[in-house]
Amino acid sequence: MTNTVGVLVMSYGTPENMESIEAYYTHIRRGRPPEPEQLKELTDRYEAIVGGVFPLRENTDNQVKALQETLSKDDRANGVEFRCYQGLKHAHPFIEDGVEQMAKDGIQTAIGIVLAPHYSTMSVGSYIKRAREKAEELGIQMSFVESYHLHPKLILALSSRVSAKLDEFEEAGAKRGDVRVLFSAHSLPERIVGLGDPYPQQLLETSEVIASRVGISNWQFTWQSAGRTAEPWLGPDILDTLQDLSREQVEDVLVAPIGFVSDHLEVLYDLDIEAKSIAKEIDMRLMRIDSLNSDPLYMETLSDVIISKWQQGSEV
Ligand SMILES: CC1=C(CCC(=O)O)c2cc3nc(cc4[nH]c(cc5[nH]c(cc1n2)c(C)c5CCC(=O)O)c(CCC(=O)O)c4C)C(CCC(=O)O)=C3C
Ligand SMILES: [Fe+2]
Repeated sequence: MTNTVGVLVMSYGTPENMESIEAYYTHIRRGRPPEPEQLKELTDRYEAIVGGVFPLRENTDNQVKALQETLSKDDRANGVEFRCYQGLKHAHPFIEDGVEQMAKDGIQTAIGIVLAPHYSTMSVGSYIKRAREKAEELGIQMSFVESYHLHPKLILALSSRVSAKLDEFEEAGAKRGDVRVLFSAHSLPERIVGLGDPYPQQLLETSEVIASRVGISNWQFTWQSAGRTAEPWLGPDILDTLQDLSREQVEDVLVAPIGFVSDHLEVLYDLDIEAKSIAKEIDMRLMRIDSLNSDPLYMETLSDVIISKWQQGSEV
């Protein structure tokens, strides 16, 4: 058993079926059930994406499986068996369930990682807090990867996607340099800035490095998918950005949602349905880069940072 290291792979989670949307939403709202209109609105959004399926579940399952295979092939793992467990923030199996399963399997040492490259106390930080508390309770020695937003393989995977879509714009008759590239990520409440949170800065760093690698200067960063709460969220929101760009006579826009690694609601609805319908109204050509999902370069990014983290821990 001493040579087995647990890997807790954490992700946001999505409902299991239409009936469990309410429980899921209630969990996101820390136990407060949503108002009927809010529930209907979220249900409608799920129904609008590919006929009411929940793609994030399959995508996360596939990512965990692909990561397991990648870790098993990694030469640097020599003699150590990394065993992946899934832990979701708002759905089954919950983060705590994943840690418990590791304990049942006799795991004594584990690494935790979140399927989101950028650190924020409100996102990745809260996943880590929950996993750490459970691991302490069960006596598992656990350390965590906090971010990997500049990993060369992640940057390469994202840059190739941006390049590929710029090629498509060119084939469709646009001038490459005229395409405005919008890097985007999930907004968070504005108060994180006052708390010195690294999230906005890390997102800008990823954007800058991709832009320089692809050789583009016509780009900007914008937020998306802000929560529906009373407090102010980080802006500008992508829907406002599109309106601003239209006033600037920008006709071609490529969105690169670098804060997300899978196809799910925030990409398939917020960008592919909502943002694209605004773009259509204002006569703008809008495309989006493909999501990473189980791209081997993304899997190698995860495998690399997990093994480095484990090596740091075993040197002491
Ligand atoms: C930073 C961040 C990420 C990226 C990093 C990460 O991946 O962790 C992310 C991803 C996701 N967010 C998702 C879905 C939702 N997020 C909501 C609400 C919220 N998100 C927040 C933050 C984030 N969310 C916050 C601060 C709230 C307010 C409530 C709270 O303080 O927690 C709501 C409630 C309704 C609404 O506001 O829209 C839903 C339905 C899905 C799954 C979609 C699917 O099922 O396919 C994914 C991948
Ligand atoms: Fe969210």
